[in-house]
Parts: sequence; C-alpha cells; structure tokens
Amino acid sequence: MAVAELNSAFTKAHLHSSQLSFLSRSVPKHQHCDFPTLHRTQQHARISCSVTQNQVQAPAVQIQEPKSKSDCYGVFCLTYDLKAEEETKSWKKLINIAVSGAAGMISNHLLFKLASGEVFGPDQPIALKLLGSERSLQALEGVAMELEDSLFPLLREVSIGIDPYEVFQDAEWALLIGAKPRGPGMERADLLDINGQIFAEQGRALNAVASRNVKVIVVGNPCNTNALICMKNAPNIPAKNFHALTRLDENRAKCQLALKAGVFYDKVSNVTIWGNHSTTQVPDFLNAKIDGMPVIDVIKDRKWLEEEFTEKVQKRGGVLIQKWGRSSAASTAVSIVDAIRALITPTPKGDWFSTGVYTDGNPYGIAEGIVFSMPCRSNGDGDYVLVKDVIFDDYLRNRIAKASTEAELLAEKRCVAHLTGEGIAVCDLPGDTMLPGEM
Ligand SMILES: NC(=O)C1=CN([C@@H]2O[C@H](COP(=O)(O)OP(=O)(O)OC[C@H]3O[C@@H](n4cnc5c(N)ncnc54)[C@H](OP(=O)(O)O)[C@@H]3O)[C@@H](O)[C@H]2O)C=CC1
Ligand SMILES: O=C([O-])CC(=O)C(=O)O
Repeated sequence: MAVAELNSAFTKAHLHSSQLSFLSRSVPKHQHCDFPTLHRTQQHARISCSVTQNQVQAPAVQIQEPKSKSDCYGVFCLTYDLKAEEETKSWKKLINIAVSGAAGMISNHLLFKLASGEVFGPDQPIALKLLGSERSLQALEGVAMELEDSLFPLLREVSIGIDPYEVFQDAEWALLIGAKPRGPGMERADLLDINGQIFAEQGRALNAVASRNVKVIVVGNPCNTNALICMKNAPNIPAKNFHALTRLDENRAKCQLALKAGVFYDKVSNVTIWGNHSTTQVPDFLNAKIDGMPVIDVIKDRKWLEEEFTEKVQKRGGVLIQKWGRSSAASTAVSIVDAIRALITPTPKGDWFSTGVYTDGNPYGIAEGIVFSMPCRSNGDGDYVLVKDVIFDDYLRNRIAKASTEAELLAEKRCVAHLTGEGIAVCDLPGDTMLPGEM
C-alpha cells in the first residue's frame, strides 16, 4: 500500500472518529510500507511498519516515541495530541488483545466486535495485535484496512505480524484461533501433532513476552489438548488462565433445549458441557434449568434428552458444515465474546458457564492433568471458580466415563507427550473420534 494512501486513510479515520488535533507528521514520499501498523494510545497515534525476517528495512527514525516498540519505524510514526479529547478522560487504561488466525473466518467476525466496544465495554480502549503467517500476511493487511475504515473510537492500536514473540508482547488476552484444519484422510493423531507444534510455540512465546496474568482462550482445534500444550509450554503463567472454548457447545445446547420446551432461549440457564470439544462431549441436561425449573421437569422426555438432544449438540458443527460448506464462524465469534464476558462480568446469581480448564483440584473426580470443560462462576475479575453445587449422579458419571470424553482427553494427552515435556508420545486414541465439525 502506498504511504500517501495509508496516511490519508489513517489520518482521516482518526480525525473523524476522535476529533484529534494533528500535531506532527513526517512521511517521505519514496518509502513503502508493506506491513503497516496503526497505533493510537491515549496520548499518541502513530503508523508503524512491521517487517518479515527476510526484509531489509531502512534505519529507524523515532518521532516522539511514547514507548519503545521495535515495530515502529520512525518515518511511519505519526503523532497526534489526544489531550484535548474530552471523551477519553473517563476511559480505562488501554488493554492489549492478541488474536492468532486473525485473517481467518472466525476472526473476521470477532475483531469487529472487539473493536466496537461490545466485548470489553464502551470505556475500554483496546490494542489489537494480530498474528498471521507468511501465507496470510497480505490478507491481514486487508483486515487492518477494514478495521481502519470502521472508525472505531476505542480501537487505539492495530499491529500485525508473523512472529508470536513480537505479537504477544504485553498481551493481556490471547485469543488463539489459528490452526490447520483437518483435511480428508488426515488422522486425528496427525492433526494433534501439527497443531500441537503451533500451540507449543505460542505457549513459549506467551511465557516469554505476554503479561504475567494473560488470559488465554484456545479456539483452534483440537482446542482442549491445544490449550493443554500451550499451558505446559508457559510455566510462568498460571495454569488456570488457559481456557479451551466450549461456549459454542453450551450455546448450541441452550438453543436445542429452548426449541424443545417452546421457550425463548434466554429462559435456559445452568447448562454445562462436560469434557472435550468433540463428539464425545456430554451436554448436561440434569443440572440445566428452564425458567428456574429443572429441565427434566419441563421436558418430560428422558429418551429425547439422553439420545437426540445429546447427539444434536455433539454433531451440530458437522451438520452446519454440510449446509454451509464451511464451519461455524459467526456463532463461534459470538461464543468467544460470551466466553470473555463470562470472565469479566459477575456470573448471574445461581447460574454458571462452561469453559475448558485444567482439571487439577477439580471436585468432580475427573482425572487430573487435562483440559476439560466444566461449570464455572466468575466474580468478573477475569478469574473463575469451579461450581461445587452441581448434581453429579451415576448417570452423569457413567455418561462422562462411558462416552469416554475423559478417556479421549487422556489419550490425546499421551499422544502429545513430546510437546508437553512429559516424555515419549504414545498414540492410542480410542477410535477416531471427531471434532464437532467432522462427520
Ligand atoms: N472451539 C470451537 O468451538 C471451534 C473451533 N473452531 C476451530 O477454529 C479454528 C479456526 O477456524 P476458522 O477461523 O473458521 O478457520 P480459517 O480456515 O478461516 O482460519 C484458520 C487460520 O488458521 C491459520 N493456520 C494456522 N496454521 C495453519 C496451517 N498449517 N494451515 C492452514 N491454516 C493455518 C491460518 O492463518 P495463518 O496463515 O495466519 O496462520 C488461517 O487463517 C479451526 O481450528 C476450527 O476447527 C471452529 C469453530 C468452533
Ligand atoms: O470442527 C470444526 O472445525 C468446527 C467446530 O469445532 C465446531 O463447529 O464446533
């Protein structure tokens, strides 16, 4: 993209959105920025340019650099004065949000929700740090351009890059979406290994450069075991900060229960997804409620609950792929928003939410050392506790054991032992179970 074009787009976007007073601008006509970065902090806005490893970059010239950043190359750093901006006075401190697979389908929905303020709130400015690869870098520039053109006042910085050690710097949230999709004929063990390598590296990068209390939500499949690998490679970050996304499954379960009961879905609460984000997951109707009443007292069709409901939720992703020709993207982005909001707002009294978290110390007797979806509550500080007051009867216990979601995760863990530092991998996966999207 030409520099002049960039300047005009960034300047226009910023002036228009926040009525900034323009302080200084210095951009040589001859230079070209392939990987532009828009930075807008409370005091400054600047455009910078990240480079790939094999690119030659002109010497950096710093212009009123507010904080030291390796990706800001002076001539591309524009500085504005935001002090006059009344509306920012009540804003909170900027937070850094890293997103991998940022040029993918899910991100294409998610990034605009994050930037709009609907996730972290109307007084929370954000910086988006987008991770791509050589293959997606050009597309990522397109994503960044669309973000600029959206004139989001709360979006203060956008940076793109392909090195997780740069992109994850100071990240307070890491939304790890990028992963290789399972192709025809590919064994689950192969997928575990290929994607496991990605999440091992990203775990190491988070460990090295992210905020010490970064919250990590792993979306890329197989997300439970990817989250485990990421966590094991980031020993300096609390294990409980790592989540595997099962909120989409919870939302799917709520929808099916509402449909069967003939109520709007806001009446459905206390739905837990137990286990793996795969077709072995156990959607829990025993503890679920409709309008405050146990689901089993409202839907008096136990056979439907045990068989049809359960299978519908387990296979919903695959049915959608058959219809759409691609996997759930918009509803996944919505569920990531739900998952974040569940951690940053107090859980409504008596309710809970599902998320895949580390099992160590769990009160349900589930094997330790795996990432397993369980019911949680939060007081809104980004942390959570496991819910103790759930009915955990023989039906549920057997279902979790017999449907082998626990055995499956334990087998996946053995299969990636080489990536978690737990010895030599032994891959004895029980059957070739599937992701919800594979049928
Ligand atoms: N947990 C859940 O509930 C759900 C999880 N998912 C999972 O989320 C992930 C992303 O889905 P979606 O955004 O739709 O997928 P897309 O195919 O649109 O994007 C995936 C991104 O992954 C990155 N990627 C990383 N490694 C590879 C590789 N080896 N080959 C190809 N691409 C790679 C690519 O970005 P780049 O080149 O920049 O690395 C790509 O943009 C998938 O793993 C999917 O299975 C989907 C729905 C629900
Ligand atoms: O398998 C996939 O890629 C999609 C997926 O996870 C889902 O729809 O739940």
